[in-house]
Amino acid sequence: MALPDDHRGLYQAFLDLAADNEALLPWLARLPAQLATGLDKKRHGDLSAWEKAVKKLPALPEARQVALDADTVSVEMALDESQRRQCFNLLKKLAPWRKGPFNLGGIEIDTEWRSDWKWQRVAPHLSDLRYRKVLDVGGGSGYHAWRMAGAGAAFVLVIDPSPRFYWQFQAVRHFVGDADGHRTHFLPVGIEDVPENLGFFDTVFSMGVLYHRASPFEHLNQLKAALAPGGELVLETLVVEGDEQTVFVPGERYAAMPNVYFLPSSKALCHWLTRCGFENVRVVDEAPTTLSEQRSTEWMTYQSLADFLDPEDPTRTIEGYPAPRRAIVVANKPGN
Ligand SMILES: Nc1ncnc2c1ncn2[C@@H]1O[C@H](C[S@+](CC[C@H]([NH3+])C(=O)[O-])CC(=O)[O-])[C@@H](O)[C@H]1O
Repeated sequence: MALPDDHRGLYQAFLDLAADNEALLPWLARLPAQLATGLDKKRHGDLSAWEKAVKKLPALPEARQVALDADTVSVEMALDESQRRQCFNLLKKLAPWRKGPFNLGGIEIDTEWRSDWKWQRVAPHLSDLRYRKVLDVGGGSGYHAWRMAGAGAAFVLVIDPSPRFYWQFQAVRHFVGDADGHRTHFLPVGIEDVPENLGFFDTVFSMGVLYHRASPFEHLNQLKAALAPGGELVLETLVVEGDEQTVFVPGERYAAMPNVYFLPSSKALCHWLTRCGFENVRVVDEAPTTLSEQRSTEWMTYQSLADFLDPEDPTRTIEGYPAPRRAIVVANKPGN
């Protein structure tokens, strides 16, 4: 199957990495089919409109100042008023923008989530990302991936099955240009599409994904299989308060979200990771999600956390469950 031109950068990155590490070859062979399936227009009625919006973004001035290591991922460049208006309107077509913030040519994208706050909680606890090959599972629009590249990672791959996030990532890529040395990539697939026992990545992030998985142990084992021996897992998920044996499974919806399954306590999560064979398992952060971290904005005009909490008691969701609380756990796959 031929590769569309747009994916040449991703394909080249895989080729370069596979030259040093044959483990990547089976995945490389599957890329064309995975891209074709992930971006199949039948997956979402708006997919053509998102693609068109990104392709219509105007050619931008070469001179730009790109900050990937700042709370707002930003690209400063001189745009005239008509270019800025055109970009603004096209970027708006990709809304809702959930993960950010970004500033693209002076256009402030104030996203639903202050994803920079999550990064601030995570970053101090990471092994130095310089020279590392990194996988961000369920990486959304790619905001955290740009931060990972900003922290010096050699190769960052976001996998996320959402085609909207894929096109948001490509829109940001248009502004970033090659300022990241093309170290940051996005593949529109889920964790289940990563070849088994890859043993390749130095750091694997899974943030905001575990509670959406009906089989949490399967997810943890998939993350472990993607890691190189000695590699680092960074796991962020919804938790409840309790001991090593506490786990909460909500009904059909949790804070209005469907497909929420297992919410362990952070102690139970550590126990699970140890049972899966991870070492050096530690909770590095745990805190309730605040209404200033997740809220409706001009770029995400739908309901947000405030609408999903009990108006009389913000420590409860509208379903009467404990309000969202998140933990970050770091662990290692045993070395050779
Ligand atoms: N099978 C799957 N495989 C991989 N990703 C999936 C799968 N199913 C859904 N997703 C993706 O997992 C992401 C979960 S959001 C976390 C974003 C970011 N990480 C954050 O920490 O802000 C949740 C949140 O809002 O916290 C979505 O982008 C889904 O498309």
